[in-house]
Amino acid sequence: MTGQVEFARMNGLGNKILVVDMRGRADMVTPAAAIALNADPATQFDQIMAIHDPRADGTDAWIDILNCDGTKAQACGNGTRCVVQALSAETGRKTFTFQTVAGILNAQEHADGTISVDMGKPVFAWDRIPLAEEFFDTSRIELQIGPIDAPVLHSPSAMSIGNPHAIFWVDQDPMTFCLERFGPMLENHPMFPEKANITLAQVIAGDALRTRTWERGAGLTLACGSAACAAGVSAARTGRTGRTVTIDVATAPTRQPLVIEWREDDHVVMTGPAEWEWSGKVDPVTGIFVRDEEPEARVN
Ligand SMILES: N[C@H](CCC[C@H](N)C(=O)O)C(=O)O
Repeated sequence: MTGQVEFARMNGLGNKILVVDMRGRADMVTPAAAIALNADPATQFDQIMAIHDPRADGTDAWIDILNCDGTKAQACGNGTRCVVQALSAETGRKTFTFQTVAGILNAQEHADGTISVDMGKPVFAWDRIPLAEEFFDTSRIELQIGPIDAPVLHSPSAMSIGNPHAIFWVDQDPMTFCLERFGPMLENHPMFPEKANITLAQVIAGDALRTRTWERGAGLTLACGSAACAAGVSAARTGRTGRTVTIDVATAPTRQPLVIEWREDDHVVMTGPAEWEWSGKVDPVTGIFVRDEEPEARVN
């Protein structure tokens, strides 16, 4: 198919998101378009959230998620909040049900503009995260980096929230670690056959963490919502915090917190902001785009 579709440049806590409206089309945003859009500083992004027509009764849209290297992601928390805000601005509705490859996501925009997304249930089974080796207990797996007798990072908690995560617990501010050096090694470690998102998490209080993430397929990003979910759940699972945790994402420009609640019914609900920046039109095959000339002022 040819022709341009509407898209919006948005962010979730600084996580750079392009929301692309693919409704009414049968094709998908191509990896080539993603790579071209990421190469232009104006549209450089962490994830594309492509909104497609619904494929199942009771859902509002099918969402396809691409990383900036053109690979697919099964989940993107910050991007999902951006989709909610975009569709809420379009329709006036406040609640939505989305379908992704990882399952059904229910989401809601609140009166204060923050958005909650039910990210589903965490997965702890080693072969479903997936890990390359069998671990009975994935809350602390054998993996370390640095000198063998004095590892810099070790024993992460592993889980999936649709996408794979490893959470390394650190005692110091996560900004003091050289994540740009360790991130690529850990993302591509043989322990993770589908790679993994790598997060450093520091416990600040019984209900608060500070995190910093190296994202699979995107590298160092300013924020990662699914990693915040994984950190919150893993902290509660290992007894480090309670089941409702405020996450200070160390690299997020606004330092607004993400709140992660691991409900008693096992669902993980993430609440936080989303921000619209500008809109335009893009060819989802090539990534060639034009920015709308006079973006309307919009109240988030
Ligand atoms: N930024 C996203 C995560 C993208 C995950 C992606 N990097 C992968 O799993 O490949 C978020 O807010 O959850």
